[in-house]
Amino acid sequence: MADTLDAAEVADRLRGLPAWSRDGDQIRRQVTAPSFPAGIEVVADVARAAEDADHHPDIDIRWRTLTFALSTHSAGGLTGKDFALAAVIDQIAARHGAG
Ligand SMILES: C[C@H](O)[C@H](O)[C@H]1CNC2=NC(N)=NC(=O)C2=N1
Repeated sequence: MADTLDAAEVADRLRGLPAWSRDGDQIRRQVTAPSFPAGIEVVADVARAAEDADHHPDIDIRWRTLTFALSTHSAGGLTGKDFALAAVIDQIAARHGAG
C-alpha cells in the first residue's frame, strides 16, 4: 500500500499542477471540452490511462464540463499515484483542446 503524502508534500506537488486543487482527501480539477463528444473522448482516454495505472478517478460529466477527483482509497488519502494520474489527465485534456 502506498504511503499518504503530508500537507506540505501535497502543496508542493500541487504547485506543479496548477489546474488541480485539494479538497480534503482528494485533488480535483474541472476540464471544459470543446463539445460534448470531445468530452466523452477525454473520458475514454482517461479510462484507458486509469486501467493502465490500476488507479481510477471519480468522474462527473455535465455537458462539456468534466470534473475529475483523485484519491487513493486503499491508502485513505493522497499518494504519488494521484499526482501521476493528474499529470496524465492534464496531457489528455490538452491533446483534446480542452482547458
Ligand atoms: C485491486 C486494485 O489495485 C485496487 O482496487 C485499486 C483500483 N483502483 C483504485 N483507484 C483509486 N483511486 N484508489 C484505489 O485505492 C484503487 N485501488
